[in-house]
Amino acid sequence: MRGLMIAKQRRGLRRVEVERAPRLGLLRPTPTGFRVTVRLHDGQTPDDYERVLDKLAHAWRVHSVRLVGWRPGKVTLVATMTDPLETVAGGHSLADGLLRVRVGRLDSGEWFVIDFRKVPHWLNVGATQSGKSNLANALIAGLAPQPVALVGFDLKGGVEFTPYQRRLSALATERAECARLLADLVGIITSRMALCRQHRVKNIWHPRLPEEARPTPIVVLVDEVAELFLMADPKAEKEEVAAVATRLLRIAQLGRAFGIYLVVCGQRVGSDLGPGVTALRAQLTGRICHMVNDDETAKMCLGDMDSRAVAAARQISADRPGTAVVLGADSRWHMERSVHVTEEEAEAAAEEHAELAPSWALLTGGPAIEVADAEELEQAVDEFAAPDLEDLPV
Ligand SMILES: Nc1ncnc2c1ncn2[C@@H]1O[C@H](COP(=O)(O)OP(=O)(O)OP(=O)(O)O)[C@@H](O)[C@H]1O
Repeated sequence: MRGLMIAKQRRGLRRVEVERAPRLGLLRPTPTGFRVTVRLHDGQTPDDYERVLDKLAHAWRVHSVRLVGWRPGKVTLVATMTDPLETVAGGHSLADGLLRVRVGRLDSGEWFVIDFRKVPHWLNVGATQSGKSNLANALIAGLAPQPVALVGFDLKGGVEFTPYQRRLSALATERAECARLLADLVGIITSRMALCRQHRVKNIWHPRLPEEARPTPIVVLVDEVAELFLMADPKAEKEEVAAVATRLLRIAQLGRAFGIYLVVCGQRVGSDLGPGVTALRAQLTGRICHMVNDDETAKMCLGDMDSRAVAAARQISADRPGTAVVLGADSRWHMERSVHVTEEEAEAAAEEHAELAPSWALLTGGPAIEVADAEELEQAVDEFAAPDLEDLPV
C-alpha cells in the first residue's frame, strides 16, 4: 500500500509516496472467508484501499476482497475464499418478514434482501436471458405466503405472469388495461390518503393507525416496461401513453407512504422512450442491473454513481444468468446472484397461497371511511403528483 512520508532533502522537506505494508488487525473468520480491520497510514484514505482490492485478493490468494466499512483511521475488509455466486442454493423459504424477500446472495456471502419498506421501488434491467424473470419468480415465491396483494402488468401478452394469476389480485396484459389498473391504483392512494388524514398519520405504517384499519400492501410487478411507452402511431397513442406515464409516476412518488410498491422490469429504460421513463427511473431507487448489451443501458440503470459498478455489470457473462450488480438500501453497489426459482416453483407457491390474494374489488373499495372533503383530497394528490410530462427534461 502507498502511504505518505515526509522526506528530508537538502533544501527542505518534501512529501513522497512510499510502499508500506498494511497494518492488519486480527483476522476474524466468516462463513465464506475472513474479515479484518486495517489501520490507515498517515495520508491514506478508504479510497486508497478501494483502488487496490483486486491486488489484495491476488496477494492474499482469495477470490475477492471488499471494503465493507470505515471509521476514522480504519477500514474493514472482507475476504471471500471461493466465489459465493457460483451456485446459489434454493430450497428454503424466501420470505423474510413482511415485505422482505431473500431473492439472492451477495458476493459477500450475505443474503440479498429486497425490503420494500426500506427501498419501495425497484428497477430490474437486463438483456434477454439475463435472469430478469427468474428474479420476478423469486419475488412471487417470497411474497406469495405474505399478507400482500400482488398485481401484474405483463406487456409480453401475459406469458410471464399468467401462471401466477391465482395469487394476483389483478393482471393487465395490454396498455389500455394497464391504464385502467393504474387509474384504480391512484384511486387506492387517494382513499388511503383520506384514511391517514382521518387518523392524523403520515403513512399507513404509523403505530397510531389501528391494526384493523391498516390497508393491505400492494406490490406491482411490471414486465417489459418499454411496451408501455412505445408508440407505433404517436397521434393515436400519445394520450394513452401520457396517461400511463403520469399515473405510474404518481404511484412511484406517493406509493411508499400508502403501501404501494413497484418492481419495473425491462430490457431498456433509456430516455429515447420519452420523458415519462426518465422521470419514472428517477423514482426507482432500488436498482438491479443484469447482463446488458451496451454501456448505455448499464449507465441508465445504475446511474453515474460509480464507474466501477457499470464496468462490473458489463463483465457479467452470459453463462451466469441471474447475476447482477445491485444498488439497495446501503447505497453501495454489490454483485448478486438470484436464487434459481423456476416458473413451476413460483407457480406452485402462487397456487398454494391463492387464497391470500385479496380481490381487486376489495382493494379498490377500500375501508369504509368518510372523505370529508373530496375536492381537497384530489388537490392533495395533484400537489404531490407528477409535473406535466411535456415539461420534463429527457
Ligand atoms: N440465478 C440463476 N441460476 C441459474 N439459472 C438461472 C438463474 N437465473 C436465471 N437462470 C436461467 O437463465 C435462463 C434465462 O433466465 P430468465 O428467463 O429469467 O431471463 P430473462 O432475462 O427474463 O429473459 P427474457 O427477457 O428472454 O424473458 C433461464 O433458463 C433461467 O432458468
